Amino acid sequence: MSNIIRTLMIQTPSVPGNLGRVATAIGRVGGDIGEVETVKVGHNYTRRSITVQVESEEQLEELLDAVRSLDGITLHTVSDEVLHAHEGGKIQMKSKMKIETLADLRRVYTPGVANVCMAIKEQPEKAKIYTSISNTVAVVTDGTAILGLGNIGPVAGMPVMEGKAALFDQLTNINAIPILLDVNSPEEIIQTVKNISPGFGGILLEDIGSPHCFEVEERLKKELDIPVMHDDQHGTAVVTLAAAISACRSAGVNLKQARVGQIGLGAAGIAICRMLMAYGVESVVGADKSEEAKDRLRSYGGETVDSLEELMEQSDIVIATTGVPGLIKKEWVQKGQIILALSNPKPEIEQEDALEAGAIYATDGRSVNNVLGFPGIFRGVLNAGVRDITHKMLVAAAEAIANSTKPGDLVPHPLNVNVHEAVAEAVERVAVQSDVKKNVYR
Ligand SMILES: NC(=O)C1=CN([C@@H]2O[C@H](COP(=O)(O)OP(=O)(O)OC[C@H]3O[C@@H](n4cnc5c(N)ncnc54)[C@H](O)[C@@H]3O)[C@@H](O)[C@H]2O)C=CC1
Ligand SMILES: CC(=O)C(=O)O
Ligand SMILES: [Mg+2]
Repeated sequence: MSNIIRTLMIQTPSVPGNLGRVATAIGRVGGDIGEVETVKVGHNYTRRSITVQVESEEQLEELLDAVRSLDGITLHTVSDEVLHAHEGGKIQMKSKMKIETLADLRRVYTPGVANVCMAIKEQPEKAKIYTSISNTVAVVTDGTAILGLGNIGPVAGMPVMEGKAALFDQLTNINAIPILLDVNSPEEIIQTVKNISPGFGGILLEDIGSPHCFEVEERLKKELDIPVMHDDQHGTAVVTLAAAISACRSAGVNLKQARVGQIGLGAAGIAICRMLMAYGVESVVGADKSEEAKDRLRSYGGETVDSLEELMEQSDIVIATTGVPGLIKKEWVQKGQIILALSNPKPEIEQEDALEAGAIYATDGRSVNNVLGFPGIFRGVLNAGVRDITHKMLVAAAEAIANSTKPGDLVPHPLNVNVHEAVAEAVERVAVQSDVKKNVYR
């Protein structure tokens, strides 16, 4: 499986209809058109850069041949903008201070810094004031469940971690530092994270596979005095609950009385079921190819079924987080169903296919994505200075997202900073009212 994005520089005669011919040629071979930018409008010809997405190298070749074969149209270049944008990585550590004179040097570094160290030694709470710790989150992975790509190792997962760090910075002004772990056993992960925790105000666990992710998160939440959250579990559950609330509002369905079917009971799936059940959804049914995963859902009070078709037949809302593209067949979709196929980079069913098959709402993991949750959730708990992220805070985050969603949409735009502010405020409000302890500096 692959997901290839390329940018084509295409020249067409400046006569109406030619862009349409290009779009038709791309569409015929199953290419998905993204951005279209007009680079130059000449008297005789127009040049545009068109971003396309395909699933394989073969499909890309077919697409390029289709464009090249169009009369009067020239394909100038084909570039991989995504790879290019990643050259040198996506994040960097920058000094907030200019260090230009010897006086600056002595203030920032030695000997001046020694007094600051001693002030913190005397009163550890002062680390909040005199260091960046309380605004810094570790994004920790062992590389075992990178998106739906599987166990590809922590280094191959680094672009995802850098992406999360870049989003933390841009959306909520939090410093996030990727931490790649070359260990997989829960005990080793727990000990390593505990050992590095003094430098962080929070820990975001990312793309750590199931079932070991459950023990890792549970233990770290208990044993650390800073907030810890496994994003694939709770970040995803928050945004999924928000999408379910919005879909039900628009469809006039009572979410609590709806039957929800969850396909894939790994990190994301189990957390989504737990979140929905705790929210009051009475009927949650799950399916997974692993018996252990189904046992886990039953242990939380959910029902399970063995066949995906059966689950699809029974459910008003279907959510899928298996990492398996195309797993849901069009013929399984029921009229009026709400379908959230959340696997990345490719969903279990494409939105258009689900809608064509009769779903009233359908979306994928690009839209219903934990990016709408994790930045604001951490901003909220860091602002409140609490040591835990509770279920109540997560529900408040989901409601803030649902309340920021335009009628008819399932979720808001992920880059709307007002949404992240609303999530942060909601989480902070619950955090300061709760009896969760303030975090303690050692
Ligand atoms: N949209 C979003 O914000 C998010 C999407 N995801 C996506 O969800 C997917 C799963 O992620 P995790 O839960 O972290 O992984 P995971 O590895 O913990 O869970 C995957 C589960 O799916 C099950 N599964 C795999 N193939 C199956 C099949 N054919 N039928 C039934 N069950 C099957 C596995 O047994 C496992 O329990 C990934 O593609 C990931 O990209 C995860 C987190 C956030
Ligand atoms: C979005 C995300 O965290 C995932 O697909 O794993
Ligand atoms: Mg993830």
